[in-house]
Amino acid sequence: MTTSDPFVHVITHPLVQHKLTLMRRKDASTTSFRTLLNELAMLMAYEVTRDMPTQDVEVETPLETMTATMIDGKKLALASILRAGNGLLEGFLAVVPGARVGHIGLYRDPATLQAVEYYFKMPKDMPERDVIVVDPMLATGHSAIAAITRVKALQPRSIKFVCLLTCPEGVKALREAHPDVQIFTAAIDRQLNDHGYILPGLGDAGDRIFGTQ
Ligand SMILES: O=P(O)(O)OC[C@H]1O[C@H](OP(=O)(O)OP(=O)(O)O)[C@H](O)[C@@H]1O
Ligand SMILES: O=c1cc[nH]c(=O)[nH]1
Ligand SMILES: [Mg+2]
Repeated sequence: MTTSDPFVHVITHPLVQHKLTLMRRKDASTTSFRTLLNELAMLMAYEVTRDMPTQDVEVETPLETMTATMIDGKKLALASILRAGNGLLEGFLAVVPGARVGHIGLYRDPATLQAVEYYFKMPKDMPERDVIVVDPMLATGHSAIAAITRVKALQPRSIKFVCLLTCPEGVKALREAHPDVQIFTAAIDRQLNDHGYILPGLGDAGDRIFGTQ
């Protein structure tokens, strides 16, 4: 599914779509699921950081001195929604190694599907930072909304949300709760089922990354 909402970015690059398809296969091993997620994270990080701040620096080439461009990576904070968000961290950090990293521990109550917080730790100096919140799945939206609400209270410069997969229900909920937050995803699937799982989806991301099924 595509969208005309300028705050929702579906990354349609063929490499992203190919790797996502491999991850959806129910017989993908834990090793290959994790490897593909890592590769996808790098590709998505490239898209998400397209407008990140840069600075001019002096550099001496073997021939002369010039003014050149570098990113201001230290002003970026990644916020991983545990557990599954950690599956995206390595790939993001490969692309922006200077980023600081926060963790937001949330699990979905299986009965109510509400997000329950068990941990929260973010870097210092948040008002000086742009934040990218990462979680492979945006389903009901409860986890992302709760995480972003907590991050927003620290007044960062900006917040983006990156997931691998979402559905119309999750996009709508997050857009309504946090209309200022841009959403980046590789796909918007058809719908949620009665247990809050994305259809067709890829199953339980946390269990597939960590082999805990
Ligand atoms: O949009 P929602 O309906 O809130 O669902 C999405 C959340 O569900 C999964 O986490 P889960 O609670 O299974 O925890 P885990 O990452 O520790 O497996 C997933 O990683 C998201 O955080
Ligand atoms: O489909 C889903 C929904 C929530 N969390 C997952 O890991 N998968
Ligand atoms: Mg899970």
